[in-house]
Amino acid sequence: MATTFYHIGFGRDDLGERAPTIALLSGDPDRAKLIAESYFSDVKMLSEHRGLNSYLGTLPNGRAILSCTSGMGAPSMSIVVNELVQAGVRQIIRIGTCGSIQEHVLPGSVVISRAALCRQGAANDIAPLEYPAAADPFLTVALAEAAQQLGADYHLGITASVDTFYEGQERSESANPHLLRWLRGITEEYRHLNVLNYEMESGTLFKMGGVYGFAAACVCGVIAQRTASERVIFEQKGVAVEQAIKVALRAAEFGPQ
Ligand SMILES: O=P(O)(O)O[C@H]1O[C@H](CO)[C@@H](O)[C@H]1O
Ligand SMILES: O=c1cc[nH]c(=O)[nH]1
Repeated sequence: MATTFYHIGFGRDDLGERAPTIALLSGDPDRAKLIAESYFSDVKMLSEHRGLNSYLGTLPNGRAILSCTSGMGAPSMSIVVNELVQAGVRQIIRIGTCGSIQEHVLPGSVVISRAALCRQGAANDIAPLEYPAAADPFLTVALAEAAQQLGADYHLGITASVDTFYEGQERSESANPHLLRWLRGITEEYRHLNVLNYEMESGTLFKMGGVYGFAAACVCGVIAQRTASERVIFEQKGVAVEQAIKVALRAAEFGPQ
């Protein structure tokens, strides 16, 4: 009997004879759609159930590929990734957005995560706290090589992957008037620990890769500069996301298969 996975809204049987083994995973459903419509050929919409938009397509070299949506945060991402792996996916590249916490990591650039400081509750349901949140080395090198070949402004390093956009990333300009004491000063502490950026999915994704046995990697466009302000810099978002997409697509095409 054909299985349609409950959340992603499709199953192996929807993927055809040359079922893809790689998925590009965006937090934002519009990004997943844009990637498929702008960069894939033979695009097929698989599902837009719950806003978890997923598309099947082909890269210029003929490789079958998925562009899927994780939603925001590790709990939603973990559900999508679990079902994608059940559907046969063996490589996942997260294409995200992030906030820089280093002076030299500028808005518009991209960060490729080689590992994550994982401060995420969902990850604790999957592996012990001390389990490494390490990206797949081969896919990560492929991202770095792609960035270099494209002449992208990129940084390779450690990402802080946390559960909340406001409190967890030490934002005080929010509805919450009381930032917990243990979070006050945490961004500066991470800066001194050579963490490059904040985002909200890679840590759990990397642990899932280790436990489930798939290759996980992450490239994020920088859309906030937390050394200067808490705000998202909309003027830099287009270029940041475009660079991240192009880097991921090149790695998917020319990296490990
Ligand atoms: O742009 P996406 O992929 O959603 O990634 C980042 O943006 C969201 C927060 O604004 C979080 O999901 C964070 O990880
Ligand atoms: O500052 C930011 C920007 C995007 N995504 C995040 O998680 N943080």
